[in-house]
Amino acid sequence: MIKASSNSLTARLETLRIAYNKRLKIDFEELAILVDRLTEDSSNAEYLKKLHSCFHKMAGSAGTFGFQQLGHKVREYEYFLAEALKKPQALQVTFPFADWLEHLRNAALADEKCNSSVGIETNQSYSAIAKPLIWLVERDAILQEYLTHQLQSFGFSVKSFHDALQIENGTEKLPDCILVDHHGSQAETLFSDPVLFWQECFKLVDCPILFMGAEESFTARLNALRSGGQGYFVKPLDMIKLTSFLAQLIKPEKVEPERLLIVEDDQELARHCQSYLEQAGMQVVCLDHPQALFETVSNFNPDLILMDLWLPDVSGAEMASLLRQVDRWAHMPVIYLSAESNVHLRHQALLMGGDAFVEKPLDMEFLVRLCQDRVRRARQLKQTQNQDSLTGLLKHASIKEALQNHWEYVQRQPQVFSVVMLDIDHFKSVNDTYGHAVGDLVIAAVGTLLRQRFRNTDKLGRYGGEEFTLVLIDCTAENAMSMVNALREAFATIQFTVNGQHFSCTLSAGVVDNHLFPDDSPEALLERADNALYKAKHTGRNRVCLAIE
Ligand SMILES: Nc1nc2c(ncn2[C@@H]2O[C@H](COP(=O)(O)OP(=O)(O)OP(=O)(O)O)[C@@H](O)[C@H]2O)c(=O)[nH]1
Repeated sequence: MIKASSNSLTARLETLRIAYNKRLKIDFEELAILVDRLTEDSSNAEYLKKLHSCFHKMAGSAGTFGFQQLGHKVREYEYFLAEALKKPQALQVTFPFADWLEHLRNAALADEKCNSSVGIETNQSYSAIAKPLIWLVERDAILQEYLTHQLQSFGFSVKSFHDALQIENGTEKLPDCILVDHHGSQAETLFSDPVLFWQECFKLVDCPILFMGAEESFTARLNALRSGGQGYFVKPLDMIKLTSFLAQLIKPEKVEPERLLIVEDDQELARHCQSYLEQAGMQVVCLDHPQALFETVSNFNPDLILMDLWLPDVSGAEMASLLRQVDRWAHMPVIYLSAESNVHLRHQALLMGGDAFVEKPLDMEFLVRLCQDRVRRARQLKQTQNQDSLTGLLKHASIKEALQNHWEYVQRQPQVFSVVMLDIDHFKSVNDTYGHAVGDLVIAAVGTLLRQRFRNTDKLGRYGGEEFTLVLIDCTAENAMSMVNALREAFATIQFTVNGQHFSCTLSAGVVDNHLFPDDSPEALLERADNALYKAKHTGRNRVCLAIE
């Protein structure tokens, strides 16, 4: 870990926090006036709405600037008021406004004592990589500037708007993603019909839209979804989660064609389905003799099986049941193709392991869409299971499996690939000095950087703790050395900020490729990369070593 002397972003973030503190004092003065008025006239709807609006603003921003207790308390009161405002008769209920104000003041004071912020800054030039452009719509000026800096730290370029109405479709360079506060405009229609407002606002936009807001409610999420949002983030924003989500959204995984297995003894029908599904871009294998089920599933590894319900000597339901007995196929989607009208038999087939029925005669358009949807969902589930939650990279078992699979692939289709083991230097002292949460931020930053710098086809995993494994496809060790060195240099320029203190970290790595050691198994390659990493650690750290023996 290296301490840094000064940096400009930190100074800017600190200035923003001071500005926020000042504003909080003004907000409290405003609250005090409102509370006085409400003490005299507790059911005045206009004052109550104003109070709700003050609470809402505070709830959305307090946590971001380290006022966690204040953020929680004010959100609670905001919720009570919002509920009361929905039912006019409830306005007869008198809330203890003066007590609320005192509790909020106390929470703010307690927060001020232990106020801390964590930020990261990088001086690295992303010149080799085009920075993704985010349009940020945030009405709170301080929060807007703060979010802009944070997003920039993670390698995004940001164009900010104070109100969604400032966006002029067609005149701007289009963004890669829009991040918008769901109250991000003063337009009347936003209050009367938010869904319609956002749909109209972004009707010409074809990039992903992410909403953010202070409310953690079903309605807020549903409105975001109906407004065209691909996600809804609750404030205070978890910047690691948000930037990780953004990085994946903007640079989606390369979509592999869906792999479908059709188990059907009517060969004509099977070929008919096959040609439709292949036309839609899927890879299809047909199987008409049930005995070869395990072998075919093992070799082809389908995403989904379309299974005839009645096959010679065996039923489709029995086949599904047999698949479910094998752990790795227990969750493979199985759809029956059937004209069976006996309800009891259909239920039985579903209980034995099938997921759905598609009626014969088949509606091919429906079948294509159903297959696409089921495969997408099955892959999403698999990805979630395989993904490390902190970094968004593959988990330990999954990166090892990815290495094994790729190694097997190159036995059939010879190609060079590199294996890299990478480790953060002196990471223990980051935890010891700044705490585990800050350590997590550093680990997450490596994850984000890795995803930005390597190809979608490369396999990137968190091997464990602060150690990472990369499988770089079609890449010699020489190329891997230069890419990992560039990554190492970029990482060293990132400045982490905690409570006004700054530090940076370095990485060490070991690299090997399969051409250097053609007889090596995947485990042996991993071990060689690990030995090279060990060498890098023992020759001074902050370096990349090649496995040569
Ligand atoms: N914050 C955080 N720390 C972790 C996590 N997993 C492991 N660690 C810590 O990472 C540290 C790793 O320390 P060491 O293996 O001694 O290595 P190091 O301090 O990085 O030293 P060198 O690798 O020799 O440069 C330990 O203190 C672990 O507790 C995690 O998920 N989050």
